[in-house]
Parts: sequence; C-alpha cells; structure tokens
Amino acid sequence: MASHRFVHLVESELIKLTNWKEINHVLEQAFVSVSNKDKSSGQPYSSQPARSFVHVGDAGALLCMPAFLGNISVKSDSSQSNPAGPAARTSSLACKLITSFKDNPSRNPSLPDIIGNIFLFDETTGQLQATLEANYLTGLRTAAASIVATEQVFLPRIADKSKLVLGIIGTGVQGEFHAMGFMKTHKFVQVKLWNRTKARSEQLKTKLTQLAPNSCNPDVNISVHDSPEECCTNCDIIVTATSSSVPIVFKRFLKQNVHINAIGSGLQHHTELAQDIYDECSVFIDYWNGAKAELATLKSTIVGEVGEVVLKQKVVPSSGITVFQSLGMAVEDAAIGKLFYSKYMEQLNKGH
Ligand SMILES: NC(=O)C1=CN([C@@H]2O[C@H](COP(=O)(O)OP(=O)(O)OC[C@H]3O[C@@H](n4cnc5c(N)ncnc54)[C@H](O)[C@@H]3O)[C@@H](O)[C@H]2O)C=CC1
Ligand SMILES: O=C([O-])C1=[NH+]CCC1
Repeated sequence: MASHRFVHLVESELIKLTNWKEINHVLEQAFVSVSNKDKSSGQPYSSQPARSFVHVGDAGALLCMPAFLGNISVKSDSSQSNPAGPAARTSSLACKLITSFKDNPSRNPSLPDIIGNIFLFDETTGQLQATLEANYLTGLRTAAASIVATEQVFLPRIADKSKLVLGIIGTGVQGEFHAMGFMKTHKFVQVKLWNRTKARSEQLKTKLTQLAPNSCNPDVNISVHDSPEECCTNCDIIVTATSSSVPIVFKRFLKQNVHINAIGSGLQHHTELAQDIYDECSVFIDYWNGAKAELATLKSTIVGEVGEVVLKQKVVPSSGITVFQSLGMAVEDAAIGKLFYSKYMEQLNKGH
C-alpha cells in the first residue's frame, strides 16, 4: 500500500481558527445527532458507543472515544458566503484518545491532568486525515456544550437576559474555557470565581479582565470569592469544573431559579453537587448510553438529552433548578475536529 500523509494540527494553529459562534453551532448539531432517531429527517445523526476506560492502577486511565457523525454543517448559515443558501452538509469519523492522570498537575514541571488527541478519518475511505491536539479542543467543546445546554434548557425562561450573573466553581482549564466562552457569547453583569487555591482564580480574573473589552459586556464585573457559597450567591448560571469527590455546592447556596452545568469530577460524575440539589432539580444529559454507564448511581430525575430539547421532544421547566450533567461525548470531538480541520484546509487552499 502506498504510504499516506496526514496533517498534525497543534494548539497554536487551532487557536488562530477559533470562532465561538461556529463551535456552538457544531456542538448543537452533535447534541441533535444523538437524539435524532430518524436518519431520513435531514437532521444530523450519529453512532457512538459509551466510551471505554483502561485503568492504570490508581494512577490514571486511558479513555477511547470513537464516533461517526452524519449530515452536519460545519459552518452556520450566517457565516457562509451565501447566507441565503443551505449550509453544505458533511460527515465526520473520529476517535479521541485521552489520558487522565490526577497527579500530573503537582509534578515538576506540572502537566495537565487530561491529555488528548483526536484522530480524524476520511469518512469515505477510512484513511487518517489528521491528528489534532485535543486539550485546547476539549476545553472549547466542553464549554460550548455547556453554553448550548444553557441556551436550550435555561435561557428560554429568562425574560431579561441583560442582567445575568455567572459563577465558576473551579478555575482550572475547564473553568477558564467556560468563563471565556460564556463571556464571548452572552452578556453578564458579573462573573464570580472560586477556586480551592485562591491565587488561581486571581490569575483567571486578570485574564478575563483583559478579555472583557472583546466580550459581550465590556463593563462586566469580575470578582474572586473566598467560598463556594459566596461565589454561588445570586448566580443565574453556575459551572462546576473541579475534580472534587465530595459535594461543594449545596441547595442553600442557590437562587430559586438557577441553571448549573456540572462538568467535573473525572471518572466519578455527579459528586460536585449535594444530594439536596439532585432531590429537587431536573437533570439534562448529553447522551443516554453514556448516562446508563456513568450515571448509574445518580439519584435524581433525568428529564432527557439536550438534543431532545433542541428537537422539541422534551419540554424544559419554566422555573426551579436545572442541571446539565455533562459527561462529554465522542460526537462532540468528531464535530469540533471536523470543524477545525475544514477551516485549516480552507485557509491552506486560499494560500494563507
Ligand atoms: N464533561 C466533560 O466533557 C469534561 C469534564 N472534564 C472534567 O472537568 C474537571 C476539571 O478538568 P480540568 O479543568 O481540565 O482540570 P484542572 O486540573 O485544570 O482543574 C481542576 C480543578 O479542580 C479543582 N479541584 C481539584 N480537587 C478539588 C477538590 N477536592 N475540591 C475543590 N476543588 C478541587 C482544582 O483546584 C482545579 O481548579 C475534571 O474533573 C475533568 O475530568 C474535563 C474535560 C471534559
Ligand atoms: O469527554 C471528555 O473528554 C472527558 N470527560 C471527562 C474527562 C474527559
């Protein structure tokens, strides 16, 4: 067999191609793809098993996340040269391989807890097209998944969307991507930060202050807090992005009408929020197959997938506490991998 070349896209290339509107657009399609049961409906569709884990003793794990995603448009209609025409449809075949080693951040030099790469294949020949460094992409797509979930599950019940307060519990990699993505795509009057090590939230505050002039509200107030309770007080939207195996957010911290994107806690999900929240809230998930495998011990009311909400197959509550319990899905990686590869090739073909 003749040898075959593929491109390797590193983080510095990917940063230049970042556009939150396009990312949110492909993530919404990833959600729809898992909930769409009718492949002839013109909607995106997909195939993905629950991910597999290989444990490396107590030290860490290797996760394998393969997916096929059909009938997606990688560009939103409004970002095309002919906005009136339908967005061109494509597919994506990909596999993200990701390692999670909890002691990495405390090594010298420090390493990320999570290290990933996306392998993107030609969906008609199966040939490897590209490998993409996936730490940056995982940050983007996980934040975009929370943004889309918030838009679908929570924002429809908010009459005045100009006075929103965002709280970030855990200002590591994911906390940072979430703060940036939300500020770039929605207007917040205040962004509140809490981290176990306060210096880390002070560092994020400095970064977000620099970002503010290019966000949806240049006058946003960014504040650092001493406790999760102080941080959650008065928040409309909360993101929990920690590796805590014990609850850090309790019902008494919350407004009556609030949405939480609970994205953290690695191999064990749903440990960041207290049971008194789960007793009362409505939970939305990314995919049932993953939830059956990874949320088997969750005691709460799971209403449905975010994609079912987009497809209007599930109704969202008009008040109360909603939680998006984010596991992370392979189709999200297939979607963002294809988007960035397409954008890279487009630029290359234009001679940039
Ligand atoms: N749902 C999804 O799609 C994804 C979820 N994750 C999860 O998100 C979480 C955060 O990931 P990264 O930001 O990449 O990691 P990171 O290492 O950059 O940040 C971890 C954060 O957790 C905090 N933390 C750790 N133990 C804690 C404890 N016991 N109490 C309070 N805070 C604690 C740290 O202070 C830090 O802010 C992890 O649990 C990871 O597995 C990561 C990627 C995708
Ligand atoms: O979806 C993902 O990439 C991950 N979810 C939890 C750890 C990594």
